[in-house]
Amino acid sequence: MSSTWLTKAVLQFERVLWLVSIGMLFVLGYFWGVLEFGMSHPVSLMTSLEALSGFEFSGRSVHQLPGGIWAHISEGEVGYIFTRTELLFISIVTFFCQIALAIIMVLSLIALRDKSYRLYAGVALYASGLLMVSPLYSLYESGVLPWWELVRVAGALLCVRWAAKSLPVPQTHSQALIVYASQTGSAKYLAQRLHDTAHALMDIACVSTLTEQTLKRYQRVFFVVSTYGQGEAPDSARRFVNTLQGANSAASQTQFSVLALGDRTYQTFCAFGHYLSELLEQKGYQRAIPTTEIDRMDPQGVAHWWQQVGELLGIHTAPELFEYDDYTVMANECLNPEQTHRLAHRVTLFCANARYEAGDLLAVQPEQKDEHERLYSIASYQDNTIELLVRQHIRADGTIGLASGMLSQLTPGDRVLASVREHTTFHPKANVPWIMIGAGTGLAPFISFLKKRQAEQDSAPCWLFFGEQYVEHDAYFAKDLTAFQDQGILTRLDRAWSRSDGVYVPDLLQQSHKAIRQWVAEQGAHVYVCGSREGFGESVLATLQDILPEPQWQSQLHTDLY
Ligand SMILES: Cc1cc2nc3c(=O)[nH]c(=O)nc-3n(C[C@H](O)[C@H](O)[C@H](O)COP(=O)(O)O)c2cc1C
Repeated sequence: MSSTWLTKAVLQFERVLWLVSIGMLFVLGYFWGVLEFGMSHPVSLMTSLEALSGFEFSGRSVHQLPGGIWAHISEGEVGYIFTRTELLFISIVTFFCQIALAIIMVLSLIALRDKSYRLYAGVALYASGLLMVSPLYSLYESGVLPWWELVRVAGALLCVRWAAKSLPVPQTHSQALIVYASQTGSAKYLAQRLHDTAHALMDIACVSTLTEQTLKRYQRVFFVVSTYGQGEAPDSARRFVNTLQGANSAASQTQFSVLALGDRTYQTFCAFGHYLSELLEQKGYQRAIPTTEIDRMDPQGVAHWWQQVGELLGIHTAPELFEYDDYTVMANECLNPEQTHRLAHRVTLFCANARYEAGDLLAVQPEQKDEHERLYSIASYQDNTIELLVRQHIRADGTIGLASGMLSQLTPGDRVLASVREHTTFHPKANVPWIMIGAGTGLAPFISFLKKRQAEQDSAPCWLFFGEQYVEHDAYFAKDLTAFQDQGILTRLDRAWSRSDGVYVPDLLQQSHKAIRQWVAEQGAHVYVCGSREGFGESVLATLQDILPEPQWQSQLHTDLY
């Protein structure tokens, strides 16, 4: 179709016809007496109908009764009765519906000239004609059955729906699309970096907005996806995967490739990336480049895949994938110096560009450039300044972990390369109670959550469960937590000291199961769990599964387990 305004208008026909039908059925409902809105109109007995002013409407006499009431009176029987306001409202709805139908009819007539829009425009013309005459017909003709009108309107709309499938899919300018499916932000970050280097040639989208139609619109689609849980899809990809599973298999021109992000320490390494790749192939899409596995954001693996993408697109730019900002160390305090191992450090960093939300992560680049970055939960809530709770990681052979070793030995004035990673599924929901469950360094995001509550003066209750080994050594952020309690921000604090008291977080959850259930089911509390996956995460989730009702388990539980 030559003119774009007409194309845009035609694509809106179906939506408008639905709105008009709703308007028309509303008006008809009024006339049929289905919709009454509990109005009663007391009418005093009249001596003579002729004395009342009235007019003829489709062969019936309509009279104005005292009190601004309009009634249709036929052979001595009173028909529909409306107040003046109701009559005005009905007239306005009818007027706009009829105007919209008239516009669709005119545009359909113009669109009929174009072959690819002919079927759709023809059906839309028929449907709008039917919708235009149908209510009038049922008013003028007595004895028209309401259900028959409903059948006709529904039939017309179904025909339009069916004909919409014949519409050509609008062409986009870009031939390629990069799609990300991310849980903690790495896949999104990476997709954005890659897109930056080729933005003129490709579009970018989150998998949550992706439909099969969009997929088919592009010549090439590149997926950057992570794997979660036990080899599962990130939350944002679930809807798209369900749609794709239910779709028919049909040969498609669209080529694809999957960059599968994962972590080799999981048995289900990159499982979702592989699953998506096979599913796409099953449904008829063409695999252009083999699925590429990336272990903990290995930059060389990503660069290799991107080079192959570049060859397909005819570009030769080597992207600077990981752009880190320079962070300056402001403070570094050991929180449990009496401990002989498992030292925990509160590290404060400054960067003028740092912007983040409570729940976000900081990716830190170890000193050795070719090493993978490490992710840490942010414990602060003020832009520019980032606080981390870092546990010095001791490997099985007794050596200290690269990133945690580097961070814990920093002194004020030192520099680190780091960059914020958005963690949208762990952003806390405002104005609802929170139950925060953390262990060890998993306390960090909850300090940020509580600071957010403080800054926003949000008075919804907060409950924190925290687990560590020794009450005398490991009560991190104790002063901050006491201050939050004194200010009424932290409503309940339950701590489990496994080595001091032999109590674990799941024991505390079990003891308070009634209150937790009540907070979640009745007060709408959201539950956030952060800490190590093995041991803590698994046991907490198993306990919560017994406590939380099924619907809330899906919608009100958020995890950040590492
Ligand atoms: C709770 C959790 C579960 C994970 N499960 C897997 C897994 O089963 N297989 C895998 O290869 N990687 C797994 N990973 C690693 C992530 O896929 C990897 O860190 C990825 O880079 C994260 O990308 P994202 O930030 O875009 O979500 C898991 C990570 C977390 C935190």
